[in-house]
Amino acid sequence: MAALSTTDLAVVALCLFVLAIVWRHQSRLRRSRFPPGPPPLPVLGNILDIPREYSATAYRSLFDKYGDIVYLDAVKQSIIVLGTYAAASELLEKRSAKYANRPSLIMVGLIGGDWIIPYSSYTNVWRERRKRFREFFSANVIKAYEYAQEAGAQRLIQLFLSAPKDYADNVQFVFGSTVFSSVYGIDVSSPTNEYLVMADDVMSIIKEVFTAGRFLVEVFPFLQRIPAWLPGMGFKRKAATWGGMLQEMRNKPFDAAANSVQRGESAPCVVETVLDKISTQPPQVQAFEEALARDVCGNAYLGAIETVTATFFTFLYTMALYPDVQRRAQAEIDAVVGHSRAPLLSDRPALPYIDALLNECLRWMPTAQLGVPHASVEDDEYNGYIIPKGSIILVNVWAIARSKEHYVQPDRFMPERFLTKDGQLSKDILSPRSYVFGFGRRVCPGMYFGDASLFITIASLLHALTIKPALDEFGRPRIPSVENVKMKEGFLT
Ligand code: HEM
Repeated sequence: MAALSTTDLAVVALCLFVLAIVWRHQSRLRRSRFPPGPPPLPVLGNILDIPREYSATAYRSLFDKYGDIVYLDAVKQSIIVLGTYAAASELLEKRSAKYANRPSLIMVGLIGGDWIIPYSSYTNVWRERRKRFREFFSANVIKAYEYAQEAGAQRLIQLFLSAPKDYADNVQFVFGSTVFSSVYGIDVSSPTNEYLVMADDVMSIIKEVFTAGRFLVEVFPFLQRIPAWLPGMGFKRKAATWGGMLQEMRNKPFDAAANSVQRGESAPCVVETVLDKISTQPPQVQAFEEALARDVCGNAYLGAIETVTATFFTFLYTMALYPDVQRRAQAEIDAVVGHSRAPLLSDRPALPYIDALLNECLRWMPTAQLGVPHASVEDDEYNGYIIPKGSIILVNVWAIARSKEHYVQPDRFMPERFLTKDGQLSKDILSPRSYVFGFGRRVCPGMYFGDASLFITIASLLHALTIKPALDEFGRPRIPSVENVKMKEGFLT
């Protein structure tokens, strides 16, 4: 082969130089069509502009400056924050297929956590799991678990009376035990129950895995190929232990429930329904369906516990803060339910003010204030802006909930905003249910279950008790002011 002459080399070098200039120019041109946002710093991009705390409120100042769709460059990772319902529903709802992915994390793979639906990528197996989840928790199917939700509400009243100081722990315990009864038919009678402890441990693992900057391997993926026994590879050893804990949580309660079903001792629950349904199918289909059912059941507690508990804390807080709202809600329950029995979920159509109250709790302090991040699967264009493939999409749910475009005096807690003049639920006001549960193909599949649990617990508590603020040593009400109530890591503190 003939050697390249100096002229040839010069021509190649010139071509490469021209290509580099064209490429740079084109990427600048493309960048100029990304949505507006704060100017990036060299190397760091917009890392310093990404709020660390109380992000939803902090992002609002970016919207004031740059408009309702903001672009941030998190060093090779585009982040798009949507600040209006119109933008969120156009992209995540109407163009759902383009935005149904999630940002991927290496640690999720290392702990074998792909079956955790909220964090799994947009794959065929995710579709199968999600399909089953929606089937097991559809508005119709969950009627079979109303008994567990009603019993849970009564249990919470007893616990509030017997241990008022432990109210926060007991709220979490009761909602958790309702999930376990409905899903596995298991009566979890104490917060130290092994299944509850197991599920809470897994919840902590998930939070740690999703803490930004917690694991270096997310920034330097080659670390996953280094042997676990070498120094600095603690994350690999941790991942192995955590993986075992995740599997235990997925399988142990399911096995216990399946045994009860076999003995004919199970209460109505998801596991009973599934095993009954698949019992007539061929063995290989049974094995496939059972594996999916294990995944779905394992997801229920993880999806439910913090969202439902945090919404309920908003309810407790606002009742102590707004006694007039509480009195009006109690009057409605007294008129419909009376004093000879406890409220039931079947009373719901006759209790529009309680529905409006739950709506207002969901709106006034949404639990997932920036939603759960979506990721785009291809390039898209919105209002003339390019949204590059692989972008992380956040929705500022809090900004939507507090927007003057949708609500009169949005900062005020006013359940009646959701009612017509004759006291029925209005269809003309944007329901928080159309954004606090997320969007499109990723919308929360547990929303009917969570909603029913919250409704019956709120109605039952108001029927039996009156919520008042605690008193300080001088007998004055001790309650944090509205300005001091903030959401930390997404939940009310
Ligand atoms: C007040 C109650 C609840 C709220 C506010 C809530 C909110 C959310 C939100 C914002 C998402 C992300 C949606 C998106 O990415 O667009 C989500 C996803 C999810 N939720 Fe809920 N949720 C609640 C209750 C529940 C309950 C009770 C369960 C289980 C029984 C549950 C299970 C899930 C699951 C499995 C996902 C993942 C969906 C996916 O990624 O495909 N949630 N939820």
